[in-house]
Amino acid sequence: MTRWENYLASAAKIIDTYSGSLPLHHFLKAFFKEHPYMGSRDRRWISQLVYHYFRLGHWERGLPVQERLLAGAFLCESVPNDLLAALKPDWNEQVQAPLADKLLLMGITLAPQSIFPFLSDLSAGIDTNAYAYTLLKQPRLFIRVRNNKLDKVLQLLEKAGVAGEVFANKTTVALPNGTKIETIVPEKSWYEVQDASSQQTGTLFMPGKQTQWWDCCAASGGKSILLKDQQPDVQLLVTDVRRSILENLQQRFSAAGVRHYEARVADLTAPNFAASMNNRQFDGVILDAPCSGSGTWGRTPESLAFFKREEIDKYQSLQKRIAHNVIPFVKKGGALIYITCSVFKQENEEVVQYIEDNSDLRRQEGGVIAGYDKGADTMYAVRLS
Ligand SMILES: C[S@@+](CC[C@H](N)C(=O)[O-])C[C@H]1O[C@@H](n2cnc3c(N)ncnc32)[C@H](O)[C@@H]1O
Repeated sequence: MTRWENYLASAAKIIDTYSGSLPLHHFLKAFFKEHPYMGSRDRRWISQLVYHYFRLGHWERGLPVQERLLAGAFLCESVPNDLLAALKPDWNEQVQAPLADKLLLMGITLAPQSIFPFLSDLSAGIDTNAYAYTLLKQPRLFIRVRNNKLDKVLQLLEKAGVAGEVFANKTTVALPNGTKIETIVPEKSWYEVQDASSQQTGTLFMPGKQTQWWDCCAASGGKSILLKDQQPDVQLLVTDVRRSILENLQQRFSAAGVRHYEARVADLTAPNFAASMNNRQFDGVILDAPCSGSGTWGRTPESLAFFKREEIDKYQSLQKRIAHNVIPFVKKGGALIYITCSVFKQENEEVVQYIEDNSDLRRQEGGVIAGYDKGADTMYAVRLS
């Protein structure tokens, strides 16, 4: 077997044994640990083949695995490479061609619906074709530059030979995937790794000076750091149901130089939750809800392959329960920022409708943040007041 055939065989073995219960990158890590003779180049090729396989979504799932792996390598790559040169030289010559030409060469069709079968569930305003086809492409890496360090960060990137695209807001920088940003910019307080769409949710915060804010599903605190950067003197409560993620948050806040906040574990669906809040009232509540994560499936394409439609209903009922329990803590005249990284209307518009139907809060602005046109995630964020 040639090296390239070996790569295909290893990728096929991974796909046969992967059940979707672990994130793919964890599974790959464990697989390579069991196969220590594979070097870093082998690992990169095999991982890429597996990721591209999953990027094809639900298209022709019955094809022999190795055939589908090659189709992924052709349709998801845009630069000629040694694997295609060895195994499919005529495809390699056309790898830079537009998708339609590639499909013609392969003699196949690739309907958007065949990649992503849930197109009728998408939120209004998402371009279904553009969205489905961008799943074939790995999204870019984004940083949010902090503390006016754009010039310094750009100098370091230039020195490392990395071309970054600076967005008009002068804080969002897109980088090629795989950029070792933590090595290139060792000063952690100069930037946060944060997707461009996630950064954009911050335009809805508008925190006043010395106002009280609650990031109620804070995870490791991406939105909270964004909020504190806009208004360092907000009084901030962060909660999450997971203790371990709040420990990450504390480390991340400390590296980012974020101080003066209160952190605690809270299950927003627990019967005793409201009592534990002691009638507190907030000028702003960020509800970045647990969701399907479907807007980020470009980064985790394996999720698309294993997702079951019924899960949308489960997420919606959790989101409604959490929203219902959080609403009483928004001060009169205050704001609730409802955010998901989902593309499904059931998790987005329908939950906002539920909030409006069950409170005095009304949608002020926001909606879908389409990331697919700039190599970013797709999110949904609405400010209600
Ligand atoms: C989408 S993530 C939040 C991401 C975060 N805001 C950020 O920007 O990094 C949703 C979070 O909700 C938390 N969560 C899920 N169910 C919860 C519950 N019942 N009560 C509180 N938090 C919950 C999860 O642990 C998860 O960290």
